[in-house]
Amino acid sequence: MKGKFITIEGPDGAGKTTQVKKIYEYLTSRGRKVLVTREPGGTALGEKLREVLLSLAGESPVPEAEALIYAASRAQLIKNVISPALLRGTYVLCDRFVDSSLAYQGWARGLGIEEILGINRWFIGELWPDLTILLDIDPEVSLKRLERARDRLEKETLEFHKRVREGFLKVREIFPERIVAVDASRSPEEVFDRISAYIRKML
Ligand SMILES: Nc1ncnc2c1ncn2[C@@H]1O[C@H](COP(=O)(O)OP(=O)(O)OP(=O)(O)O)[C@@H](O)[C@H]1O
Ligand SMILES: Cc1cn([C@H]2C[C@H](O)[C@@H](COP(=O)(O)O)O2)c(=O)[nH]c1=O
Repeated sequence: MKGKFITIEGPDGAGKTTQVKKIYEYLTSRGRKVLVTREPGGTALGEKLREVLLSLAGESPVPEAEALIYAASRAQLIKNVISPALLRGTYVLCDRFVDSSLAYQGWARGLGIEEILGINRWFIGELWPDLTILLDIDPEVSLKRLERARDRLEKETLEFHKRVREGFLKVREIFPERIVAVDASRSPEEVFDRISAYIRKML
């Protein structure tokens, strides 16, 4: 049996990592084998690219280079981790995927959603998520949740983060069959209640 591919998306601090843990527990308690991974990262090369992308030190990539580095990390993750796991029948739970590139680089950076889709379609092929959970929240609220030092993207202006949210909502309109939005301003338990309803439908 082929596994299912679930991605979780949203602005910085929306609560993705918190919900990934809850989804993992939910799926494993129902007998599914689950692999949790993240973007950028999830492979040795991807984790090095993550450092390059999020570091505040040194030269920042120009938007086009930024889009391509995220794409490179994703291509490596798909070929070496996600695709083999799905073929083994494992469920894959990924903290961010292509929709982050569409919202951050395509919309917020202004490179164009269609342009970023074009680059990513080249190597994603048929491997689109079965379900994408978009944690929708005002970045003014979500950024306040981050207590640790902010990385390069998190240090962008509030205007940028507002465009990111707007970008995610536009991407949801493009892919209504796989993306569901959940109000992430509620408590972690309430957010998970909504998410689990969508996951139950998919199982
Ligand atoms: N629903 C929630 N309400 C209030 N606080 C929350 C909620 N969910 C998570 N948090 C808290 O907000 C902070 C960020 O949560 P988390 O790391 O899960 O978000 P994230 O979306 O993965 O962040 P990032 O984009 O930085 O990876 C943590 O301190 C976490 O405990
Ligand atoms: C996959 C992806 C991510 N980003 C941004 C979004 C975040 O600011 C960081 C990742 O950090 P997190 O703590 O894991 O959320 O990178 C992006 O701009 N484009 C992408 O494709």
